Amino acid sequence: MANVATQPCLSWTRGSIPISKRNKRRRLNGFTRLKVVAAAVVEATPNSSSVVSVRNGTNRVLTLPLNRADDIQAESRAMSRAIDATLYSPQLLASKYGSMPIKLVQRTFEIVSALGSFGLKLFLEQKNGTLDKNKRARAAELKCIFTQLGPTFVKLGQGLSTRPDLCPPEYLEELSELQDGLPTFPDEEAFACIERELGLSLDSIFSSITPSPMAAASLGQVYKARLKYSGKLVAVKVQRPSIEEAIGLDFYLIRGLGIFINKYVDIITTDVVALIDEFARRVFQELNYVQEGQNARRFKKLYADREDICVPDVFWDYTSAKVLTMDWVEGVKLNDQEAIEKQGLKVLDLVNTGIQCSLRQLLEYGYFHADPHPGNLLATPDGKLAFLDFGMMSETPEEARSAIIGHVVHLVNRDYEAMARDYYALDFLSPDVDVSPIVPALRNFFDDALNYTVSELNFKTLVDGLGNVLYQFPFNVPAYYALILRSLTVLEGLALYADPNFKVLAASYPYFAKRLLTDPNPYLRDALIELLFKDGKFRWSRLEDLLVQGSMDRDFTAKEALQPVLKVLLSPDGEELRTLVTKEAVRVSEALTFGTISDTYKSAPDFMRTLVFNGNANGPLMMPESEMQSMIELRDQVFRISGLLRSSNDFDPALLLPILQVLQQPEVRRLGGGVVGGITQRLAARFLQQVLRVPATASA
Ligand SMILES: Nc1ncnc2c1ncn2[C@@H]1O[C@H](COP(=O)(O)OP(=O)(O)OP(=O)(O)O)[C@@H](O)[C@H]1O
Repeated sequence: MANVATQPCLSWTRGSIPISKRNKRRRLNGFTRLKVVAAAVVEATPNSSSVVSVRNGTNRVLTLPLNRADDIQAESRAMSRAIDATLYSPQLLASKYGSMPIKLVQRTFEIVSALGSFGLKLFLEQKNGTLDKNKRARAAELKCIFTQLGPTFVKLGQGLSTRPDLCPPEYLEELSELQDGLPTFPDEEAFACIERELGLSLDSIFSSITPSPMAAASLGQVYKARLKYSGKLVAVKVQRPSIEEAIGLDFYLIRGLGIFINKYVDIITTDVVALIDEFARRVFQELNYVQEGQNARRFKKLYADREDICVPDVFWDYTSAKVLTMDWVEGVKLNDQEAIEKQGLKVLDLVNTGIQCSLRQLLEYGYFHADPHPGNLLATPDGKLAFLDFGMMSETPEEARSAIIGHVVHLVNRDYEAMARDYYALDFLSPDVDVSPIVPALRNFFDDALNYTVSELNFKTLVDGLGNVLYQFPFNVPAYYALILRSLTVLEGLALYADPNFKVLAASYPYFAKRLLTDPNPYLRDALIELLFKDGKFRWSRLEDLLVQGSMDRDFTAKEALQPVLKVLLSPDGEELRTLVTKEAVRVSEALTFGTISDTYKSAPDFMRTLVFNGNANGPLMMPESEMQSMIELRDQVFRISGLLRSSNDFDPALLLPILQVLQQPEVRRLGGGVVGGITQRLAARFLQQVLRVPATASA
C-alpha cells in the first residue's frame, strides 16, 4: 500500500486536527460517539524503548523505567481484544453463505461480468493475433478490474504479481502496482472503529490525528497521530469496515470454482482448492492486526540488532484485531531515488542492506517478510532501511535453508546430479520421482548461463532459466520458494533503477561465502568440503575466492573461517579429509620449494648460473615450463591466501594447528608415499610451523 495518491500532502502541524475541535464537528455531524472510557494514564510502550511516558501536572513528559511485565500485560490485553478475530474456515463460510442465494448471485454476477468481458477480449485478441501487442494494455485493465472488485481481488493480484511462473512480465509489473492509490473509506468510520475496538475515546488517546489517511491499502488505511500521553508520533492502521464479510463471500465463491476445476478440468493437475485454502488462510491472518504486531515484534528481535535496520515498535494498549498503532516511521519509499538522493543517501547502500537482511531472514532464521514491495520499505533520513507491514510473513523450513546454500554450491561446482538431488531436500520433488532425466536439462541451461562469472550473473536470468527447467518436470514449487524469489527480485528491481549493472547474486555471494566458511551446520560443512576438494584435489582458487568474498560480509570474522572443516580433520570421521589434506600438503611444499629454487635461479647472475647449475638452459629443474608455471601459480596463491588470513586483525595463526597436527601423525607419513613423500611432508610441516610461529609477510 502506498500513500493516497489523490490526497493533498498534509503537513503534520497544519493538516492534523486537534481532537477536541474534531469531536465537536463530529457531534454536529450527528456522529454517534461511543461511551468514553477513562483514558489509560500509563501507556505500555514496547520493551525495546525501556521507558514509559506520562505527563505530570505541569504538562511535561516524564520517562519512567518500564517493567517488561507491563509490556507483556499490554500485549495480552491486546490479544484478548482480538479474541474474536475471524479465522478462515471453509465449513463456516459454507454454512454462512450457503443460505444467502441472493447475495451469492449478485456477487457472482459482478465478478463474472468484470472478468468475463476481460476473458472475452483476451480470447478475441488471441484469435486475431493481437494478444501480444495488447499485453500491456490488458495487464493495466486487469489491475483496474481487481481494484474495482475489492480487497480479495487486490490481494489476489498482489499474490499473482509474485508468480513469474504464472504471469507474463507485463502482468507482473502492472499487478505489482496494486499497492498504490487504492480507494479510501470514510474517516468517520475509521475513527469510530478505533474507539469501538479500543474502548477509549479518540481524544483520550491522541492529541491530534490527520483528518484523512496518509495511505490506503488493500485491507486498511493509515493515519498519522500524536499520542496524548507521550507526545510520540504514531501510525494508526485501521481496517476497512466489514472486510471479513466481503472477503469471506469472495473466497466462498472462488473455492466453489476451485472444486469445479478439481472435478472437471483434467489438464490442471494441481489441487486448486488446497491452493485457494492456503491463500485465504493467509489473507484472513492478515486481518488480525494483533498477529501483525506480534510478527513485527518477532522480526525486530531477530533482525533489528543492526544499526542500519529500523522496525517500528507496537503500542499494545492501542492495538486490537482491527487497529494497529506503531511508531511513525519518517522516510521515503525505496523506489523514490530522487528523494533518497536529496537526503544525501545512496539507493544502492539501502538495497544492499535490504539484500543482506533478506538473506539473513531467508537462510539464517527462516522467518521472513513475505511482502517486501517498495511501499513497505522506507529509507529513513539517518540512512536506515525501515521495514513496514508485517501482515504476511513466511518461514523457510530448516532443511530447505541449508539446501538452498548447498544448491548454490552445487551450481557453482556444476554438479548437476547433486543439484537434481537437492530438489528432494528443497521439497520440490516427491521422493519417488526419478531425477535422472532432470540432469541433462539442468546441464543444458546452466552450462551456458555459467559461462558468466558469479558477479556477472543476473538473478532474473537464472530464475527464468530454472523456471523453464522446472516447467518440464513434475515439480511442486513450495510457497516459501516463490516468496524468496519475490523478495530478491524486488530488491534487484530496485537496485536496477539506481545502477543498471547491479547484480543481486554478486551482492549476495559474500553472505554465502561467509556462511560456508564459518557455519558448523554439517550440511554446509560438507558443502564447503565438496566445494574445496574436487577429484581429490584442493582448489585453492575457490578458497581464495571465498575468503575474498566472505571478508566483504559485515559479519565475517577470519578466526571462524574454516573452523568447521578443521574440526572434522581431527575427528574419527575425518579420515578421507586427512588423506586429501596430506596429499595437498605434499603438492604445496613441492611448489614452495621448486618455486623458490626457480626464483633463485632467475635472480642469480649469469656466472653463478653457469657455475652452480652448469648453464642448464632449462633452468635448475628438469621439468617442462608449463609444470613449473603451475607450481609457481600454486605457490603464489598459497601466499596470497595466507596473507588474506593474516591481514585480518582477528586471525590467530594457531587456528591452523589442526593441519600441523595431521601432518605430524605417523600414519600420515606413509600416505606421502616413500622417501620423497616423507621429505615433502616434513617440509610442509616446517612451513606451517613457520607460519604459526612467525607471522611474517606473505612474500617472505
Ligand atoms: N509505521 C509507519 N510509519 C509510516 N508510514 C506507515 C507506517 N505503517 C504504514 N505506513 C504507510 O501506510 C502504508 C500501508 O501500510 P501497510 O502496508 O502496513 O498496509 P496494508 O493494508 O497491510 O497494505 P498491503 O495492501 O500492502 O497489505 C505503507 O505503505 C506506508 O506508506
